[in-house]
Amino acid sequence: MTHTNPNNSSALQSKVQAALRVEPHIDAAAEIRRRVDFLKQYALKAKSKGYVLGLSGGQDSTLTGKLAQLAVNELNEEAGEDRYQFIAVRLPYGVQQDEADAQEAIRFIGPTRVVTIHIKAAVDASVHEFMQATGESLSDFLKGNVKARERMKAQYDLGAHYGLLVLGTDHAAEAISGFFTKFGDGACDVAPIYGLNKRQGRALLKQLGCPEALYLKQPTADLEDLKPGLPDEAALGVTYEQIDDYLEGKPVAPAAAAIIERRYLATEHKRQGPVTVYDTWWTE
Ligand SMILES: Nc1ncnc2c1ncn2[C@@H]1O[C@H](COP(=O)(O)OP(=O)(O)OC[C@H]2O[C@@H]([n+]3cccc(C(=O)O)c3)[C@H](O)[C@@H]2O)[C@@H](O)[C@H]1O
Ligand SMILES: Nc1ncnc2c1ncn2[C@@H]1O[C@H](COP(=O)(O)OP(=O)(O)OP(=O)(O)O)[C@@H](O)[C@H]1O
Ligand SMILES: [Mg+2]
Repeated sequence: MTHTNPNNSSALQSKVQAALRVEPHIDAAAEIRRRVDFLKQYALKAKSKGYVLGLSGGQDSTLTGKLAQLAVNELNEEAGEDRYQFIAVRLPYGVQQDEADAQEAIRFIGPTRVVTIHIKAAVDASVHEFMQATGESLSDFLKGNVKARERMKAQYDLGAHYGLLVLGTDHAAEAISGFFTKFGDGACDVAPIYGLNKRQGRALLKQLGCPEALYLKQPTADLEDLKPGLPDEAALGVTYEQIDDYLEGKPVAPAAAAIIERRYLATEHKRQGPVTVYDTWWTE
């Protein structure tokens, strides 16, 4: 028996799909061209010298980084000199279990420059000062958000110092559940893969000739000391296949649709700017 989501044609599913800009069918080559052109045009308009992004070895930063490097290469060719750069920054907390994937992503992208900033000392200092000040310990989960915000700070330091804009990896399959740290990995200047779902991101990487292992690997936020490499799908309680289907307007099992919709509605504050007296979205 096929279980279909009673909401699959619901107003909410259509509203989410439209709000997050998901197209059920894409042409991978055309999407790559469009997003590389966007990165080129925006760098020129902002008078920026290029882009910086944290590379984890995961799918999203591999795709975003590759698009950025392609944009920078074309800008340099058109300028007739090496005026623009893409800095890929490694931001490990201690030793990263999938460091080999990060190195493979770097080989695939060929960044202008690779920098490593270790975040452990800063994160541990923050957590320690919190305990000194309050007499209480931050949970392992909240410490995960400290890591994401420390990574954000390091990328903004590099961006400000070298005249680069900070890239983010937000996309529809992440935005829908608010599965990012507010003002951590959620903070950026430009979000080149916005509007794509997870399988569309994979299709772009395949088109770009990325090693299969990098786009078939299990997505992980990898933020918790006590749950290293925790798959996003285990944390979310739904699979990316289900999220992607939902975003493409396809039928989804009712239990999965309910989880997705509950998360979407609870995290609207993460997809908006800070709430002000002029906002009404929270009253709806
Ligand atoms: N209604 C509301 N209106 C306005 N603001 C509201 C609010 N409710 C909470 N907030 C604020 O938001 C804060 C909670 O948001 P936040 O700090 O983001 O924390 P939170 O959403 O609780 O946690 C972040 C989640 O994203 C996941 N994550 C993070 C980073 C990367 C990735 C990845 O996939 O790579 C995943 C992480 O595993 C965790 O499940 C609250 O402390 C409060 O300040
Ligand atoms: N260890 C790390 N080193 C550098 N950047 C990181 C690291 N961990 C996370 N980031 C940054 O935070 C972003 C959010 O992480 P997220 O897990 O959503 O993406 P990803 O790791 O690129 O892909 P995936 O979702 O497939 O794991 C990354 O895209 C990257 O820019
Ligand atoms: Mg990851």
